[in-house]
Amino acid sequence: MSSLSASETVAAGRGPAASPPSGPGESWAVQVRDVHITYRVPRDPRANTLRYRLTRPSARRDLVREVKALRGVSIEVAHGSVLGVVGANGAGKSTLMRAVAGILPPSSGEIEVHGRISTLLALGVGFNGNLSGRENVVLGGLAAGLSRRQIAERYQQIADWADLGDFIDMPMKTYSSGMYGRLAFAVSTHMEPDVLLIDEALSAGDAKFKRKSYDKIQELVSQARTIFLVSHAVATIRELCDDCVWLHQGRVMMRGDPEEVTAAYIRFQEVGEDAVVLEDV
Ligand SMILES: Nc1ncnc2c1ncn2[C@@H]1O[C@H](COP(=O)(O)OP(=O)(O)OP(=O)(O)O)[C@@H](O)[C@H]1O
Repeated sequence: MSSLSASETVAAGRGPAASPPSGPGESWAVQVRDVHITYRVPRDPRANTLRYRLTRPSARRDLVREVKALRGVSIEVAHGSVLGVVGANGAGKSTLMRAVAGILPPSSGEIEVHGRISTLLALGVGFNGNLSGRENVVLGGLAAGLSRRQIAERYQQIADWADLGDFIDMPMKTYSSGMYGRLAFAVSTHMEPDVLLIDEALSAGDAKFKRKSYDKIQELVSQARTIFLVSHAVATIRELCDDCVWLHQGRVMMRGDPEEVTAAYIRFQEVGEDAVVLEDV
């Protein structure tokens, strides 16, 4: 879990920096403007070894290749909306979420977030497996910018919601992935975030937990919180979201009504991208 304080901007080449909300930007919870993110990865897995470098000095220039994960993504998200993010494996969904969370600075472009962010990007991110669930709740709260007193006030609610029984005092490395998910979801949703980022978290729990998660998200929606929800489960996107963006190879392919966007996305997957041009979908 990570947190940004009110109205922060993440821009190319630097970390989160304070920026006052001004002008039309104030009506948006999140503005992503022409964001590009490029990862640099070793071309050859052996390239990091000293032996490789000493024996192939001439190959140095080619040691890394670039992966363009986001290519000019622009998205404006209104306060209180629930934005579903869909796309095939490798489309750039998690990269976008990490960038909005302020964990990954864009290579170019700008992201503006108005409000406090809470993230549930991958199950257990930010948790220390050697510590108990109880201790991790405190850590998660501190990471989200709460005081110890605020955390103490919320602890019982979080523990009740996660419903882990005696496991709350066991080291988290003894948890099943569903138990991890329950606690991670409980912590991030009880931090009263203005903007909540959820990446596939709902898929880890059982049917009862999923229903509870839906209800919690609906509650946050009714409080006009803004939510980003990345999921491969189209039914989940249709049930929970009022807006949807489809990413494809790092670009926004379509944006709008969740029913229409997910229908086009499914059709695209079925037909295959060679047979479909952008205007058709
Ligand atoms: N840490 C990283 N280092 C290098 N390349 C990365 C890294 N993370 C992601 N990528 C690459 O960036 C592209 C986008 O990945 P990303 O994880 O954002 O996609 P995704 O839509 O979330 O995929 P999935 O549905 O499989 O989770 C992919 O080509 C992936 O291989």
